[in-house]
Amino acid sequence: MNVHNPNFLLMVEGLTVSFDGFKAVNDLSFYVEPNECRVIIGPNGAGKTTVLDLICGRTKATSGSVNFKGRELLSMREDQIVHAGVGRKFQTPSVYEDLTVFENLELSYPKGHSVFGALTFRRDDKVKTRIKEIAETIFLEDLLNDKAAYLSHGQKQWLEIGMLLIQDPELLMLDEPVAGMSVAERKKTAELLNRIIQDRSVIVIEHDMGFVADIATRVTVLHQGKTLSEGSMERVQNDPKVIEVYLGH
Ligand SMILES: Nc1ncnc2c1ncn2[C@@H]1O[C@H](COP(=O)(O)OP(=O)(O)OP(=O)(O)O)[C@@H](O)[C@H]1O
Repeated sequence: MNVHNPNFLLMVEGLTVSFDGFKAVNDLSFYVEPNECRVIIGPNGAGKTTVLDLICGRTKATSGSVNFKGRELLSMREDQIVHAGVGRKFQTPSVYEDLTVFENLELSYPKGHSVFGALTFRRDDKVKTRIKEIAETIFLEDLLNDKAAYLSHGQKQWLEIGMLLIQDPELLMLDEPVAGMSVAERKKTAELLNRIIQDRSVIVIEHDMGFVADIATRVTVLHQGKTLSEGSMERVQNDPKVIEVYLGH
């Protein structure tokens, strides 16, 4: 039986996955507070993406526990985990290129139970208002009627974040959201993340240390599937173990 500790939105404990005997994630524990932006950094192959795959149910864990608001995610299917309030964005944007920004957001609006007659109008109005709010948050309010195909790479990334935000997840997980973005787009993405953690927690995998400094509440450094160091950006940057792994001495 999982108990919800209100100090933490997410409690990862003893998380392990073994691929043919190789432990890509090895007895990993970490705790994410509400309204926290946790950044996971680490060398290639450290297990960062696999951690997100385990939390969202894409990869099945060998052992451990992932407790989200008192619910054990490891025994749930991917769609149940989304429904429980966990959104996940993968590295490459997957928006519908032939649809407009508005239509992409509309498609992602959570489908409720069937709605009839006059209620349909009220619901449509509510959906439109919500889409406009989200479009403002992701800097695309002036492009609602443009096809996604015409957006820049960065704008597509924002649109995909918007498609997750419209489902109002309490935990949002992003895999390298600023890869391929311009400096100006990176700054705006940091602004976006700092704004959205007012209402939720975010876990981000990132390599760009300037961006990490702009967004992180706390940083977890992963190495060989385990936590090498954890804490503020300043703390992990000055941790001799981290310096050793990154400089390879
Ligand atoms: N399905 C799988 N089967 C076998 N091995 C896997 C599988 N998924 C990941 N691995 C291995 O697990 C290790 C961790 O991979 P992962 O992609 O999580 O690392 P990462 O820290 O995200 O790396 P990068 O920064 O390069 O994206 C790697 O050695 C990878 O080859």
